[in-house]
Amino acid sequence: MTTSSNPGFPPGTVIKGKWKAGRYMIRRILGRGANGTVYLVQQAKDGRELALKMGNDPVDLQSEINVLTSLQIQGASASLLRDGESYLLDVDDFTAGGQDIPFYVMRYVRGEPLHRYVARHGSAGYAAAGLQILERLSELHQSGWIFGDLKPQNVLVSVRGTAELIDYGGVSRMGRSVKQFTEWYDRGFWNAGGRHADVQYDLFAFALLTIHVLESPMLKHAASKLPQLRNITDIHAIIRRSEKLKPYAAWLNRAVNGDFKDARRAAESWNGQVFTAVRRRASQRRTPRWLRNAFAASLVLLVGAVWLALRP
Ligand SMILES: Nc1ncnc2c1ncn2[C@@H]1O[C@H](COP(=O)(O)OP(=O)(O)OP(=O)(O)O)[C@@H](O)[C@H]1O
Repeated sequence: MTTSSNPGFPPGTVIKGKWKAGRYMIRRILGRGANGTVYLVQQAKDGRELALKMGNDPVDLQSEINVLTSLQIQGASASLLRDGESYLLDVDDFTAGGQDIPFYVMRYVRGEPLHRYVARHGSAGYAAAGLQILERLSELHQSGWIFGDLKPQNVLVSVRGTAELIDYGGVSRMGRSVKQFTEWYDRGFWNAGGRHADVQYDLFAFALLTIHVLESPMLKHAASKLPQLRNITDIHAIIRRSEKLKPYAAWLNRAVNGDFKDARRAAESWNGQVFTAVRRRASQRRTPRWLRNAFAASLVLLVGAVWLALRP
């Protein structure tokens, strides 16, 4: 079995499904997490690139597969479909060293993790990607599921700026307990509410994700406090003090307080307020004030010079 303590399977290894005989050649490791290793593979029958996940724990992997299967049966989330094709493409076991290793194959999402994308594209890039993340969450919520473990590594953004959620291991039924979370984005970590799977849990996580990718040092500092001292006022203080978060401030305060009724309304508000404010700010930034003033002054001089030249 591939665990975090061993290097996994090398490129060139052919993973052959025991029951359905699908064949996939490993090209490279795409990433590894607490739950498993994800490989970029090439499907033997048509050379197509796909992502294949082997779990560290078969029970956890099976629960992830169950969630994906339910979502697909429900026709749940549009984010799981591309051109009508499912996200989950194959589920099988691979026999290696006398052991059966469960795996599943999914669509390969081309893109870079959100934090890296934002490092290159700034606040304007984030505002656009953020809107899509909210739309993906809204689709999931409408089908009765909560994403749960929202974090920068679980959002991949393509070169065209399309944001997709990956890693459905934390997806929980609405009303149940959140089964997987990451501290900084977790409502419980900030003593700001429980870990029950509700719409506001995901929106809180999304707000903290926003603060993290745009204002990481302040969040890091607040998160280092003793658990009993961490609270929602720390988050509001960051939102108030941060220059970078200014266009997002009103939206973030509402999300942190759990004031949005649902993700659709949160997305509409993002589209109406945040998106517009960030774009306005970006266009102002592109033309610095000194340059605008200098342009106005030179225009006045030019008009004066023309007037002098044409004077009878
Ligand atoms: N469908 C995919 N397409 C492209 N890359 C992927 C895909 N699924 C996963 N990855 C890559 O593999 C990494 C690990 O995958 P995943 O998040 O599913 O593992 P995990 O063990 O559940 O992680 P975690 O510890 O964060 O829960 C991701 O961060 C991502 O870089």
